[in-house]
Amino acid sequence: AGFALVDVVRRIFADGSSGVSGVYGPLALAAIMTVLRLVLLWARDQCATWTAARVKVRVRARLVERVFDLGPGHLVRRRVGDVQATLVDGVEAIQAYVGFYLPQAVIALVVPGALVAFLVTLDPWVALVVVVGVIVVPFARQMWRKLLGVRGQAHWGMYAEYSAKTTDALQGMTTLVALGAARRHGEALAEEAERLRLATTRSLGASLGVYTVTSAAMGLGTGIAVVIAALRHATGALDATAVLLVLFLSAECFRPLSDLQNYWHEGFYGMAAANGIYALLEAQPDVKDAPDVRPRDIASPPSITLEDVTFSYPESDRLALDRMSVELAAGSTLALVGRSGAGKSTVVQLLQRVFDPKSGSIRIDGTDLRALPLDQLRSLIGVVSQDVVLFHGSISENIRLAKADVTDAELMQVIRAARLDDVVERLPEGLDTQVGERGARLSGGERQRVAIARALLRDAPILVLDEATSSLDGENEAAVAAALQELRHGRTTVVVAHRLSTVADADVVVVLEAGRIAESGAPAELMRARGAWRDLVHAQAEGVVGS
Ligand SMILES: Nc1ncnc2c1ncn2[C@@H]1O[C@H](COP(=O)(O)OP(=O)(O)OP(=O)(O)O)[C@@H](O)[C@H]1O
Repeated sequence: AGFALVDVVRRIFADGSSGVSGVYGPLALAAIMTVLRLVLLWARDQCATWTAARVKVRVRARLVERVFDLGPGHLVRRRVGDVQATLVDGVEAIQAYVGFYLPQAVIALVVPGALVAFLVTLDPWVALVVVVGVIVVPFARQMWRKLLGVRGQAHWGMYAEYSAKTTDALQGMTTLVALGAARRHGEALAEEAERLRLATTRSLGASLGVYTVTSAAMGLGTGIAVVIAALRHATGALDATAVLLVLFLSAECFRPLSDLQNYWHEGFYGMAAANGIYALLEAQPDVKDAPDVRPRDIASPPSITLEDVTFSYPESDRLALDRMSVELAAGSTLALVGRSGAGKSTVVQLLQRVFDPKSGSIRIDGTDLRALPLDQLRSLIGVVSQDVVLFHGSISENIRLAKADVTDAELMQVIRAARLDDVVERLPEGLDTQVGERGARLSGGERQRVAIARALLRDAPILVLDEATSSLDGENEAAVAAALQELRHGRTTVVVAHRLSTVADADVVVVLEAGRIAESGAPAELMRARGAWRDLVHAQAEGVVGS
């Protein structure tokens, strides 16, 4: 189009004798070329959007897979909201980078190169000026890069932090309101938002700075090239057509750089987010399958042995467990008791291999946990935890999570066994009743029975039970106790016990104190021994052990 337009202008000024009709041909060519250019631009954008969307899907899939590989142990150290920001917004932000910035960067390399090569044939001096301009622009940007990098990272960090705090606040809304801290927390969040705004402004300010410098370089480059071409025309070295070509082509040389500049801010935001994505992709899981691991035959129910298990949490030098040893016969129940922070949940986490012990070993039916594939280990253990996690959806969907392809008859059987049948009958839409976000429409006892139904469906030979600390009302308590009785039947059970009745039912009781076994044995023996267990019972409110 440029060449055709130059031809049009040249004919109008230089060749008045041929009249207006002479310009129709080149004018039509210019129009066709312009339309062609628009079509190509459209195709480029379509292609870029399509590619970026594919990249996003792939990156998200890999990230989600990675987060699941990293497991709950990783989320102990990283905030959930932060990971979520990377997964959702971080990946979104790379769209501009992959879809627009990268393709434009290629264009910005190729197009000026080709045009400069042509300009050299017209006039080397003009070409030289354009080359200098074309080099100065990315160079100036490079100089700014460090500052932009620092501010961009600060901005993204602030964004992830804000996202994490908002997720926290939304999940803990009930607690915040109950503590009367909602307003204070809201104000703190508003301050955080203000800090995010400042970081955004600073990051924008830096990119506007580079924008100004590079725009000036591009304007100056075109201007000087045209001035030189005009001077060369005056000395007769260039004809008028060549001067017009210089005007068009030097502007075209800078155009891809200017377009690149427009994508720079967004693309650069994507680059900052990409760092978070790489960090997540490169993070090492706390536990993983050994290379030669293969499924083993494990008796059902199996025995569980802890031998000299010592453990401290990542980034902590306190021992959460100190040389703990326990033998649990197949099908029996171990009750873990102790004050808050004694290490009860840690035992349960190690048994599920969220982390590996620092030393010592845990064996199931004589096989070290590390010698079992993680998938097999997870299929061996069913968990009923005190904070039951229900997902948005119906009761039936929430129970079916425990096992794919469940028949209705199977489902009804576990619902009855979990003493959920009367609850389901009372609900307006029965099994299809929506439980609300995190199961908000069910009572604590009902949620626990959903968890028991899941565990029954899962039918794992080992049961881990984290007993609720808060007491349920009489009816719920009786229903949950009956359902648990049913669930424990024929399984090896490890229970973090808070109730005297549970402890009395156990075969072995281990009293933990600061990660060490203070006392262990059958419940009756411990009652007679007048040791740590008796002290604990007396220290706590009636009927509740530990807290
Ligand atoms: N993620 C963690 N990072 C660092 N230290 C931790 C972590 N989780 C627990 N701890 C520490 O390990 C010790 C044992 O904690 P654990 O949760 O096993 O106690 P617990 O007996 O289950 O307590 P509770 O009855 O209150 O749940 C405590 O000192 C606790 O502060």
